[in-house]
Amino acid sequence: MEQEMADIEALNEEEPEVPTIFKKATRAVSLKFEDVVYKVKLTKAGFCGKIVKAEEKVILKGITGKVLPGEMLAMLGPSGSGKTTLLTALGGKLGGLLDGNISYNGKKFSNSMKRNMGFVTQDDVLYPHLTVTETLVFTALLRLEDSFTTEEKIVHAESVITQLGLTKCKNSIIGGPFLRGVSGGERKRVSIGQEMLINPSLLFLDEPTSGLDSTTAQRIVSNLWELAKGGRTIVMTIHQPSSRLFYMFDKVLLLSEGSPLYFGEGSQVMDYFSSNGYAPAVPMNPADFLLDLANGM
Ligand SMILES: Nc1ncnc2c1ncn2[C@@H]1O[C@H](COP(=O)(O)OP(=O)(O)OP(=O)(O)O)[C@@H](O)[C@H]1O
Repeated sequence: MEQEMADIEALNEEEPEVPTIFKKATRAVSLKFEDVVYKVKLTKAGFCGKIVKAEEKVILKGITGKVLPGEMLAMLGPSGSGKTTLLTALGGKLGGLLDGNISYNGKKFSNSMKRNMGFVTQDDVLYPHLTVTETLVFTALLRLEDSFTTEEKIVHAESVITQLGLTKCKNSIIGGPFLRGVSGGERKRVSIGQEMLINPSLLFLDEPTSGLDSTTAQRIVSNLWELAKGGRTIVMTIHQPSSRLFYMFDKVLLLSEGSPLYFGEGSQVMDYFSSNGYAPAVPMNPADFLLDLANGM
């Protein structure tokens, strides 16, 4: 018995310490956006491809909001309402006819802010033949600064695997359409992990739960909630979160055809609409109710 206890103690002592990467955000970011307007020029080609008409389409029609460190913002709205366009604009990735003010700790977008940001796109771009560990170690070797040794970079990658609950599949290949690999939820967590390696204080995610069952979606949003509570600012688009997911969001932005219908505390949204005469006739998931409203139903 004594020997057993000594072995357990020895094991605990050998447990490697989780690197600082997941402990706290190092450079907290307050994101503020005011009256964001985005337009595109649509051209119509006539005979022989000659442009006969160019018209302007307004995609974002004056959107304002603020997200603080420790908060998670969900952008909701029907398909085509402008969620991805706004996310891309906030992530500093949208050029062209963009108006309004977007600031990060009161400053404009800069390269140093870019290095403090992560962006997880809807379509994960991963190598199908690499395993989860190989993918994250490869990314760590490429993206972490040279001030880290190779061993430290590998420890970071392993820590991301543990923190995102990928230990069980760490030796499985990613896979693709013709190659069976990890599940959709695991794949999404690998994509999030790739961004987490640089420990960004501001993280954008486009539809991180799309195509996943509600338990897997819950797990991913819980991971993101934990990251937010470490002082990070998290902004995501999401289609139809379940009720329990919905209440994890500190702030909600509801869009309809590029216009904001609501921006504020997630916990206040139902009261806001019911005080304006819009309340569901039967108890329902707030996200479904908001989507019905944004669809004009
Ligand atoms: N560069 C562009 N040229 C023309 N139309 C555009 C352009 N960018 C976006 N749009 C249009 O703007 C609208 C909003 O697109 P966006 O992708 O932001 O919507 P979304 O809310 O993210 O939709 P989904 O939920 O289906 O992903 C759509 O009607 C889209 O076709």
